[in-house]
Amino acid sequence: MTIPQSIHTGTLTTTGNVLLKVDNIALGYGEGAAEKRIVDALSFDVGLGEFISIVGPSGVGKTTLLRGLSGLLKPKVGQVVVGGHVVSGPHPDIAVVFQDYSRSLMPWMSTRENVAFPLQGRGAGKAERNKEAEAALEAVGLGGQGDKYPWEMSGGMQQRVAIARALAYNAKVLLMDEPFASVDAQTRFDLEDLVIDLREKLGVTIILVTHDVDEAIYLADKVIVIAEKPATVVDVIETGFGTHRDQVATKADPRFQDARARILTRLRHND
Ligand SMILES: Nc1ncnc2c1ncn2[C@@H]1O[C@H](COP(=O)(O)OP(=O)(O)OP(=O)(O)O)[C@@H](O)[C@H]1O
Repeated sequence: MTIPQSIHTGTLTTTGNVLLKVDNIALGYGEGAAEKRIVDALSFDVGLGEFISIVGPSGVGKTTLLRGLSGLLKPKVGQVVVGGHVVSGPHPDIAVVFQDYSRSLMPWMSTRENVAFPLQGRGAGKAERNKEAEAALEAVGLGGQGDKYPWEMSGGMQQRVAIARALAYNAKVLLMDEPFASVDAQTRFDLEDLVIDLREKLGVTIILVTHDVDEAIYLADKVIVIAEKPATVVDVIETGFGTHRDQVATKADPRFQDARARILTRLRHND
C-alpha cells in the first residue's frame, strides 16, 4: 500500500463533513418479547477525520454499540450511515481493532501474512499484497519485521500489527474496542501517540471505546459519554486540543482537567 497523505473517500460521500451518522439506534440481543435491549435512542455524528472516544460505566453497552457501528449487530430501530451508505453488515470502509490482539492475529501466519490477509479479496496479486503489508507495518513502526510471527513479538508490537492490518485494508473508519487495555502503561502511552500520529498523517476517522477517562480525553476531539439502561448519550464534550498532543502538557491543560471533572461527575451520577 502507498500510505495516503489524505484519506480517499472513494465512493463515500460526506454531508456537511459528517462521514458517519448514528441515527436514533436501538440495539439488543434476542428477538421480540425475549429481547434484551442494551442501547436505545442513541444518536451522534462523526466528522471526516474526527477522533471520537466513547466512555461509559462497565457493562453499559460500549462493545455492543461498536458491534452496531461495525455492522456485526443489526439495529432493531434506526440506522448507521457511513459515507451516505446504510451499514447493513461488515463494511469495506470500516475496520475494527479489538483489545485481544492474541485472538485477532493468526499465530501460524507471519506478521506480513496477517496484515496482507484481508487484502486477498481485493484482487491484488501476492507481491502487491506483501508490498502493501510492508508499507503498513512501516507506518506503525514495524518496518522490516514482516517475517516475524506474532508470538515472537511483545503485546504492544502485536497490537501495532493489528493496527497495520486495519490500515493496509485502507478502511476509512477505524473502530477500536479497548485496544490498549492489555499492555503496560508505557506501551499504552506509545500506542496512544502512534494512533494520534496515524490520524494526523492519514486523516483516518477513529472511534475508540475505552474505560480510561484520561485516555478518552487525551486522544479525542470529542468524548461521548453513554450511560443509563438502556444506554444512550448523556454528554458530549469537545476537547478543543487540535491534532497535536503531548502526554505531559496536554494532561496538564486546564481544558483536560475540566473535561475530566465533568466526565467523572457524569459517570458517578449515572452509576
Ligand atoms: N451476545 C450477547 N447476548 C446477550 N447479552 C449480551 C451479549 N453480549 C453482551 N451482552 C450483554 O449486553 C450488556 C452490555 O455488554 P457490553 O459488553 O456491550 O458492555 P460494555 O460496556 O462493553 O462492558 P465492559 O465495560 O465490561 O467492557 C451486558 O449486560 C452483557 O451481558
